[in-house]
Amino acid sequence: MMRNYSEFSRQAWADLTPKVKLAVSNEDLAKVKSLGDELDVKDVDEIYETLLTYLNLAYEQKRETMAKKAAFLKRDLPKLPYVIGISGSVAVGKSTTARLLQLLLTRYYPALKTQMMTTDGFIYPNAELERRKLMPRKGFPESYNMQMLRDFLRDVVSGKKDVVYPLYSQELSDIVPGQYGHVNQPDILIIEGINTLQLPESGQLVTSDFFDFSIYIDADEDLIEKWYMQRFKKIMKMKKDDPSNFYYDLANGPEEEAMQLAEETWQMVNLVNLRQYIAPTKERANLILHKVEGHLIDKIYLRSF
Ligand SMILES: Nc1ncnc2c1ncn2[C@@H]1O[C@H](COP(=O)(O)OP(=O)(O)O)[C@@H](O)[C@H]1O
Ligand SMILES: CC(C)(COP(=O)(O)O)[C@@H](O)C(=O)NCCC(=O)O
Repeated sequence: MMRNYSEFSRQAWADLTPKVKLAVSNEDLAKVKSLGDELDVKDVDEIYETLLTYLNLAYEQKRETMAKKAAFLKRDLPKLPYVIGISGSVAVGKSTTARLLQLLLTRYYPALKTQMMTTDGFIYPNAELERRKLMPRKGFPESYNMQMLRDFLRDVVSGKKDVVYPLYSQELSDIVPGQYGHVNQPDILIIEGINTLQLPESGQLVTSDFFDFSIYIDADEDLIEKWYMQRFKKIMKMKKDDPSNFYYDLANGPEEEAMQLAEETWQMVNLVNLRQYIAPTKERANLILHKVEGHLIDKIYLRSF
């Protein structure tokens, strides 16, 4: 298990690079925090500086290879994005990590355009999931329009301008009708989603075929369940006064009932999905960030070959 990865403690990882001071303050971090995050500048110093230095190395290597290929083919160097995929369970902290990485990359490389997105938007709308009887399997591979995701990624990595994608709202628990995100020739694109490292149905391209670098966020199941329940409660409280919201009825009924539904959803849907379809993709990632209590990253695994 994990023999092809080098394991680092937090300290050993931090010691790999001299500190360059990313000049990120707690106020900056406040901007990328979602509900209840406790991001700390210590994470920036101890985890992300080394990660950025390593990404820089990989990015430069890709640019160099592309320049050589373009010269060989006697073509201009195309402007293609460097794509970073982030995977892991529902509620493990993918979007928080993606937002922080985007902030840091923008700080570190102000001349580069860094965009961020999630694959949640490629899940079928609830009405379509109902029609296909897939509501209990929301988040499972068959609940995503994978063809649309692949077409989207093909357009993005071939350097097409203004590629649009659908948006999902966790608060609505559905696709947002008529709203789209735009990817417009970024230098770096961060894509987070539970399915980003998933294996293909026979012979088709997989999402990760389009990635230059991939990260899997890992933690014990019990902890992720706790984070899921906490997030559920927070969203519910936020939507207590919004009758049009998915969480409204739950928020205004008995709390035990709401938490029981959350617990059932975790046990029957998200945990099953994690075990069957997400965790098995862990060892396809270039880097694994392992988290413990309080979202603290205690171990880092870098694939060495
Ligand atoms: N570094 C962190 N520190 C504290 N809380 C975090 C951290 N990362 C994520 N969380 C919390 O854990 C929950 C899940 O995180 P989120 O980024 O929404 O996960 P995902 O995108 O994987 O579903 C959220 O409530 C979020 O506030
Ligand atoms: C769309 C999702 C699969 C994506 O999850 P995320 O990692 O963004 O939290 C998830 O939010 C979801 O809807 N899961 C289905 C069961 C539930 O409502 O938790």
